[in-house]
Amino acid sequence: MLNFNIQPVKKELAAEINHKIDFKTKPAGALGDLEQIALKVSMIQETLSPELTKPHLVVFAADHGIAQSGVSKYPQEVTYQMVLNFVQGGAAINVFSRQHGISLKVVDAGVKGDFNGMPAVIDQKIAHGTENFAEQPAMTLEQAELALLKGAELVAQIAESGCNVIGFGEMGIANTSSAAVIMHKVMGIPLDGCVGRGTGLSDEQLDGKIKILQHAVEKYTVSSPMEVLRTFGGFEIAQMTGAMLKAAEMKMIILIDGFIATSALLIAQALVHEVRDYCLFCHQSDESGHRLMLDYLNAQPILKLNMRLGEGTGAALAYPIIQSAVNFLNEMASFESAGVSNSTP
Ligand SMILES: Cc1cc2ncn([C@H]3O[C@H](COP(=O)(O)O)[C@@H](O)[C@H]3O)c2cc1C
Ligand SMILES: O=C(O)c1cccnc1
Repeated sequence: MLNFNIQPVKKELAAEINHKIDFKTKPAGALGDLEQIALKVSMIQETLSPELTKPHLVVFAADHGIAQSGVSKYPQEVTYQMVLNFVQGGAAINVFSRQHGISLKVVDAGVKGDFNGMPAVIDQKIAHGTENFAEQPAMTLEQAELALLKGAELVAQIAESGCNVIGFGEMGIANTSSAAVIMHKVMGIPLDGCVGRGTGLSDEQLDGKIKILQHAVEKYTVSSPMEVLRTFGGFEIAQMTGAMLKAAEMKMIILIDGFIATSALLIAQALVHEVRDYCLFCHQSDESGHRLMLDYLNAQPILKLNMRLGEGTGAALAYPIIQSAVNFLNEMASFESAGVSNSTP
């Protein structure tokens, strides 16, 4: 099993950073959540003058055997087609990444079709999709471990290029089913509170999805995070988990997107608790279980735009807000330097 050496974020600098924030030329607390974001980024980077360099977003794509049980509104082929769309620049995540100067990388973590050496698709394929966990475990333990490793190695490589802020997105038809079951197993709450409409199931279809997943879950008695991941996960979820753990080990700022990315974090946190310290929660998804996941993680999302897309879109949209938080801390005048009197702090 891979070992990740993640240091807890040190709290020692917090008083000094808060002093810097409080002495900016504004009423105390007036920059609201931006102040919390600035504090967090500063603590992760252990500096009073944080910097965001070479932001990246990595989209991991993979197919899911459970799609064959009819749990998604869309056919499995859409995963492959969307990867082509990502490399052609036409998906929502392309638009938002371009807009905010974020480098986008697209990874084949286990899509059913082949991309035949297309240079824009990073080949980290574990297999041509997972098995259907309604019948057998989605993957072997070896495959799950290899997926963690591949996700981690890619992040190490990206960090070497000078990146210190990284978000993760995913594409994989039926992956809200994997994410919901992971949530159920890790958080220990009833499955029906974890399962949502995904790509837009009707009430009747949602009932069917819950029944299929309930039946599948009853087949197994797994509890360790790696067993949960390999039994119900997907190759993109597993690679995101490894990627998050590596990013935390390298003290990068991790941008957490929606329901599926957060399910990867649930596994990552169960493996190494300190990974949570490095995360900024970018958007609360409309997928019904996401609010409960965020509560479990004691997380405040930066945005709530009623999106339910994934791909890392929430992370890309929150990025300029995080930039603004860093910029106010670095560029605003302070009462101390501006000669303006300040009675509050
Ligand atoms: C065209 C299209 C683009 C997407 N981009 C992200 N997803 C999202 O929807 C899927 C999960 O929902 P479910 O579990 O219901 O299949 C994932 O691929 C997710 O990233 C998409 C889905 C579709 C159809
Ligand atoms: O929040 C997400 O990540 C999400 C929700 C629904 C469908 N796809 C992704």
